[in-house]
Amino acid sequence: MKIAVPKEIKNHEYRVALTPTGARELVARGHAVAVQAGAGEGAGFADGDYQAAGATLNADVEALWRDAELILKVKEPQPEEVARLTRGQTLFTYLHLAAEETLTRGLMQSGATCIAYETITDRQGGLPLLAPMSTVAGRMAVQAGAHSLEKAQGGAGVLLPGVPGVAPARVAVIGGGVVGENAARMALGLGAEVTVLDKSIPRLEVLDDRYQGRMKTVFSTADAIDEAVRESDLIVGAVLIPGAAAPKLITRAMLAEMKPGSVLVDVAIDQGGCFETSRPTTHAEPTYIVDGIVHYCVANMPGAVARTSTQALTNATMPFVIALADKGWKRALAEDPHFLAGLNVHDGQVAYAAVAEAFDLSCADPASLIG
Ligand SMILES: NC(=O)C1=CN([C@@H]2O[C@H](COP(=O)(O)OP(=O)(O)OC[C@H]3O[C@@H](n4cnc5c(N)ncnc54)[C@H](O)[C@@H]3O)[C@@H](O)[C@H]2O)C=CC1
Ligand SMILES: CC(=O)C(=O)O
Ligand SMILES: [Mg+2]
Repeated sequence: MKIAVPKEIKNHEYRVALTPTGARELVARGHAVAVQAGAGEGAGFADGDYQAAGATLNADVEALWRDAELILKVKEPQPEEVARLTRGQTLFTYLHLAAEETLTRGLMQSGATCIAYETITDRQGGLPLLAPMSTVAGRMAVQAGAHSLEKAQGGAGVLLPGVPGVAPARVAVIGGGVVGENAARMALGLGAEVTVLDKSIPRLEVLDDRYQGRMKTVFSTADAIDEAVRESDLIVGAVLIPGAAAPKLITRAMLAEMKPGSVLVDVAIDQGGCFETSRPTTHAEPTYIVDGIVHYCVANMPGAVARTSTQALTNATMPFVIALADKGWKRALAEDPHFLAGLNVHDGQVAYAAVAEAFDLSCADPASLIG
């Protein structure tokens, strides 16, 4: 199969969808891998490393896309990339479509088959291609929050661990999944007082057991969120309803209840964000202030630690990439219902219910598309 790996073009996105190690595996299986010149640079992989792995380099981005059967990316395609996609091609990347109507319609118009990393499932009920980046983003969320609490960033001037004689900061994490657990773990490690809110009792049980009561676990209700809003110095938004737009759990009116200079880190921003006042920001300008509250809403947080993230992401994507390349999308998805859950758009139709619902579109039955 002809496989293309373009250089990512989103703001400060330094990850790449395939490492030279991955390229070598695909080439060994008889596939032709074309990598855009410079694609791996930001993650520390030189063009020569890809050539040594048997990939070809292509500096002509239009030709790279045109000649490909399978396109591997990290972030959702930007408008100029959507324009390059054509019917018959398969795109494998993060898509987050429920937050992006224009992108959804653009992908439908392209006629291409678009498979999203973030909706692929596993036997344990997890999201195996979202989890590695959620681990990174969860860990980064507390770094970003701690920095945002500094006065120079508009924060209240609070140090997360406090010092002897001065109480530590209070951190609330809404959503105790992969992002939430990793954020809570970092905040605990820094000495903050940590509360995790989740709607899933089994998930709260896991956290309670794993951390032996060192973090408070609270069932997520409107009252519990009100309390977190009043008491926290830093709130991390980490909820997810797979594939769907995030619920707005903190409204603008609630910001008035927060301590001035408190910080909201909305990791769920890639699904539209879970705070009413969230809007996507970039690593170039990660924060803004609304009603005295600092907001950090970077939609591609792991891109900033591209070396770690690229390795973690490609470790997880590689078996799926190999299946797509060896079998073609239809057979690869037909043989694995968890992989089939990644199908979001095919030949002009949305094939993921939560995305169709978000935009009032009809939804094709994915099983009927692979028959
Ligand atoms: N901004 C960025 O760079 C990145 C963003 N993300 C995003 O972070 C979000 C969280 O991802 P994961 O932790 O992997 O998901 P997950 O599925 O592991 O965890 C989500 C948790 O939210 C809980 N939840 C759902 N509704 C809730 C509510 N109303 N109140 C409290 N909890 C609620 C669920 O029970 C679940 O435990 C996703 O939107 C994901 O796309 C992930 C990686 C990078
Ligand atoms: C999950 C995601 O959107 C990211 O890693 O950028
Ligand atoms: Mg995004």
